[in-house]
Amino acid sequence: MTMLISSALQTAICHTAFIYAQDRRTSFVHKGVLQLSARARRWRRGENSPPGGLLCRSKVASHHLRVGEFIYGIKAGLTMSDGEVAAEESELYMGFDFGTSGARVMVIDGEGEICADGKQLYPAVHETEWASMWKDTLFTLIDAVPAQVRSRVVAISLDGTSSTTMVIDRKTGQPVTRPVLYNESRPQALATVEAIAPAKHTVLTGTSTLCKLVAWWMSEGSKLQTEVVMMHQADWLLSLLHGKLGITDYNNALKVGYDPELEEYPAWLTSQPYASLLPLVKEPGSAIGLVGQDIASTYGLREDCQVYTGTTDSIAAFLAARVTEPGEAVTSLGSTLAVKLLSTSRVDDSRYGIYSHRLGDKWLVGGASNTGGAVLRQLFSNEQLQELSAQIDPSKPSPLDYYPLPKVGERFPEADPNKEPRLSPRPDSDVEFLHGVLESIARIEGRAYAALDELGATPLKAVKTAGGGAQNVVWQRIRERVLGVPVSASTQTEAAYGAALLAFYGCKGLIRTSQKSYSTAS
Ligand SMILES: Nc1ncnc2c1ncn2[C@@H]1O[C@H](COP(=O)(O)OP(=O)(O)O)[C@@H](O)[C@H]1O
Ligand SMILES: O=C(CO)[C@H](O)[C@H](O)COP(=O)(O)O
Repeated sequence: MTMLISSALQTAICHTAFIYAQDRRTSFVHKGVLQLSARARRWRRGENSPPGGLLCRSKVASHHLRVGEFIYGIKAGLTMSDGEVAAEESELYMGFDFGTSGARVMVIDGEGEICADGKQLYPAVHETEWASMWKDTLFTLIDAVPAQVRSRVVAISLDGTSSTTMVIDRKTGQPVTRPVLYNESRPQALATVEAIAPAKHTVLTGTSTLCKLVAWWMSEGSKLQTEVVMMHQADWLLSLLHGKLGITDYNNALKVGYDPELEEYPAWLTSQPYASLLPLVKEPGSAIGLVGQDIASTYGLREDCQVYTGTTDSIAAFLAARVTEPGEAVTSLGSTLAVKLLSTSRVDDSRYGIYSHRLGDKWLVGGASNTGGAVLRQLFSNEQLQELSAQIDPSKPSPLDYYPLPKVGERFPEADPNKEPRLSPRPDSDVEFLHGVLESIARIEGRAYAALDELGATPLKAVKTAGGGAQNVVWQRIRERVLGVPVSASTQTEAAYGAALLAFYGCKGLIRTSQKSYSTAS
């Protein structure tokens, strides 16, 4: 079964963004800078107004950030008078993306039109504050979506970074230890995990969720008296909305060892002493429960607003790209380089950091390299990337051979925790240096797709690009030359759009491929 995507979803004609004036009394938590979409900046400068509608300026006070004003592009069909929005009761769908450097919210309607869009970079907080910062970011973004939009949301979903692992007190719902992030490794647990898991299994890497759970269990968990449950970043954030702990999706659960084909945890895992910590697994986009009444009333959400299981950020980016043909792929060029190829065959080989996520009755084969935007951010500002990229001739290969990494360690297409970054020799010309970096990242992407092909995945025929790197057209041309297939930017590059689509699909029952996962959580 492929994703059933209503034809109306093929178009998105309206873009809305809200503008925040950052509260200068920023607390240590909210140093986040809220970014404007390019279109909102154009509206701001009066260069063009939203299609078919008026600009509505309203004040939306937020207890975290003073929201200077909200520019609400009104899609055709809504009329405005005196700053009020006509109460057209079309249903809206809200998606959140909690990526590596920031979080984003997008609200769409049943035709794929974006009716609200906002982003907040994560403020620099101590690791013990990560969970509370994510929680504050979630409610700040909800709070900043205008009441007229919030009141029409009927479904919410959310994506987070894969294998970002949390251990939660079942009584309080709060973390009993700090989250362990997607790119952190717990090699001390590898021998224990290797002793129980099958060869080449996805969990056989230090960055797997299972290694993080076992490392915690070995160090303190086995002595804990409190009843706890293991959750992922996406699950825990969603639980803040619906109030049920220990419910996840089979994309987030893959790296703790869940088998999405059998739709169960394997016996080699359920026989472990920590098996009781494993969350209940449902299909992505499955109904979990209604938004809590207190939250619905505080944020003006509908009492019948339903929360749906989420997914990981790179899968949400894949959903946003609306790829439906096997052989088509999405490369997410965010802080990392995550590759997802739609394949009719499943491929898993931890030696190369390759694993398959389930998507309906097909597979998203790929992995995530530590190369990508994080190392670019260390070397260049976004403005430099634009200026220098424009001076590169993408038709000419760079003679420079780097392995760009932000720090020691690589996950895919080599699973090598000791892989050293290689960024020398550095030429005098920054243009040549950037050319070498972009070309070297493209070569890693090429090796990644070649590895999938060698292991039997559906042959690659086209690549769409998501994430911050998708905007770089010169880089697309370099990648096209290196990969040997057409490369383009996804129409929608934001994972938050994919999370909103997941809420829509879940609400409309468009991804029902498993009876097991559709019983509402107890
Ligand atoms: N013009 C550009 N060319 C290539 N990369 C870019 C460009 N502009 C921004 N980026 C990169 O995009 C990354 C941010 O992308 P994003 O998808 O928001 O990341 P994430 O969600 O993983 O934090 C940054 O690391 C930045 O280096
Ligand atoms: O690198 C990441 C951080 O953005 C991705 O979340 C992750 O590693 C990709 O994993 P998955 O394939 O399970 O979505």
